[in-house]
Amino acid sequence: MDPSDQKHFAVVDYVIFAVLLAASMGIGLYHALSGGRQRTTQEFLMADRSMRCLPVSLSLIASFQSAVAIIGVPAEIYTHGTQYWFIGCAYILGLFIPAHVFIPVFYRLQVSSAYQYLELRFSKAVRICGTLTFICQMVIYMGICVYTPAFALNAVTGFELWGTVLATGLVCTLYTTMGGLKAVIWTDVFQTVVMFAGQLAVIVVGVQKTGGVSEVWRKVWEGNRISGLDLNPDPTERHTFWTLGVGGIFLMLSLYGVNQAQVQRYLSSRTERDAVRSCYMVFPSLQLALALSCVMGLVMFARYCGEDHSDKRGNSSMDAMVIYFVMDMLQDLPGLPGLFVACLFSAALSTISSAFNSLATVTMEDLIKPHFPAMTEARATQLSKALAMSYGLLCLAMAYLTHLMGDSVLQVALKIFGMVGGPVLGLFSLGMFFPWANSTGAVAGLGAGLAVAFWVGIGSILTRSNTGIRPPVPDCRAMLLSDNTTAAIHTALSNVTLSRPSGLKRFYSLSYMWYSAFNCFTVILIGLIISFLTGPMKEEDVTPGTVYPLLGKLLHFLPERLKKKLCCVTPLGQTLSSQPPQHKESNGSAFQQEDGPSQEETESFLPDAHTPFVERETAV
Ligand SMILES: CC(C)(CO)[C@@H](O)C(=O)NCCC(=O)O
Ligand code: NA
Repeated sequence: MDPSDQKHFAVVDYVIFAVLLAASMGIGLYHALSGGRQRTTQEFLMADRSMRCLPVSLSLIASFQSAVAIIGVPAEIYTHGTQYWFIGCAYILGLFIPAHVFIPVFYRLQVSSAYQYLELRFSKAVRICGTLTFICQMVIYMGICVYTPAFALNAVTGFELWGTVLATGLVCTLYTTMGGLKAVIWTDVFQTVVMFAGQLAVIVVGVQKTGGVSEVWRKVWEGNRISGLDLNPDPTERHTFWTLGVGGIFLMLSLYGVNQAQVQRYLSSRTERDAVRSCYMVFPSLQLALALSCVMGLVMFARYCGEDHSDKRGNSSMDAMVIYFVMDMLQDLPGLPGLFVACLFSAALSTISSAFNSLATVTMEDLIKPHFPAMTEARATQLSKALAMSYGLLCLAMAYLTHLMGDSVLQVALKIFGMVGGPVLGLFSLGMFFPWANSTGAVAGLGAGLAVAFWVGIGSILTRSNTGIRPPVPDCRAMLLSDNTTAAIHTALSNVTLSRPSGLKRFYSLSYMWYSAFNCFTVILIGLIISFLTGPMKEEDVTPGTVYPLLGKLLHFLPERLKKKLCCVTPLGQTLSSQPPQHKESNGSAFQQEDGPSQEETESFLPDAHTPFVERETAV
């Protein structure tokens, strides 16, 4: 970008940005000094299990809504049209299923880490594999989250890139380490509001400057940016209703169903009902977040189509272009550029803080505590704080790795969710819905799932760079370029459509929106095959409460006797009343382990009258 075209901030903009950082630190400090003063892991990692549903729901949105979405979604809409908006359809089942399947299972087992479930259902080995996979996923993702806003701002405003990365990482590490999960959740609330305010400001000013709503609509309509429902069943088509609306459900399940960052929030709720309600409340806010970022992309298109800005856009990425647009709109309105910067960093901070805290939790609960059963609570809390801090520093290192990659940040983030989160979703699904799955099957399934995921994921990167296919240039931009360039682009594009990939290449060109679903099913399939080969689990060997009676629930309306015959549901109350609930698999009793739930917590495993959940399916 031409340096003379760089946008500048006024003092008030810096002040607003500083206020955001100071307020976040303040909330951290407040929670460090109030309540139980973060002296127990129960408070530091689980917020004393006392949260109400409003803060939890805002925090749930904030976890996976980072600057990546704020910048990436408008860039996507600007370049490819509104097709991406159909991902909103996936939010329905993507939140309903976590609310009614995953939350009840995790909440009733009273676990602290989602991976504790894996030990109750399978074995220690499966738990450790799950934890390590999660750590990899979040560490890579965190790097992208810190890097994205810093990079985009640097490209347009000359904000010092590494200074910004360092400031974000350090502020976030500090308040997360001081105030624990309570501080993370309450800063999320504040930051989510700032995030919405910033996006709204850009849209309102942008629409005004472009000549009103009808003018924006006319331009995006004529520029062909309003996409109809694309029902093309081809799984290699990047964005269609099927990839977004159906593939997206699995993406949502991996994030909102089994990701520790979210499970931890459900578990920090006062009651199970609060947890379910907060999951429901995510739906309207997530739709709002999606709508705001899509509309922002449309306004941006209306603004630039028909005007020659190609010299300014130069070779810089579409992501930086979004920031350019924002600064172009807001720079003569004092304070608003600062508000948008605060919006970007709010989005980033709220995601990174969730990542730090959840990473500290799993490292503590799943990797350290089981080996040091005698550790005092004070020592464990100290260690958790040290862990939150070390992940903060690791995150800075990961930001540097992201710096070395390229590609659209949105696509990179969603690919990682699919490649690493998809197999984890498969692992949990295998445990919850398939009583026959055993521990060997689970480990083999996860391994196979990850292997296939990386095979396809890396294959797609390598084949893309070989053929040199680039994302299509927006129509209006092509019109502005000189005739021979336009001709060159047309030839390039028609070559792309003419040569359909075949064989392995076709396999590699699977839409990234299918990654979660595809990898999840690989894990389940391989997991079941290996389980049946090595001797499936028997109903009475499965820890009560770890299997969700899916078929029984789906056929809920049938009379009890018929249901029992058809889908083999044994009401568990009868089988259990005669025996204590015990994990009877040969590798030891889950309830007698050092880090297992305490005696009173164990009560929750016992079936009670209003827990239909304890019915299970028996092997057919
Ligand atoms: C994960 C979804 C699809 C839904 O929450 C959306 O927030 C998104 O596209 N996130 C991208 C990743 C990020 O913003 O960091
Ligand atoms: Na966020």
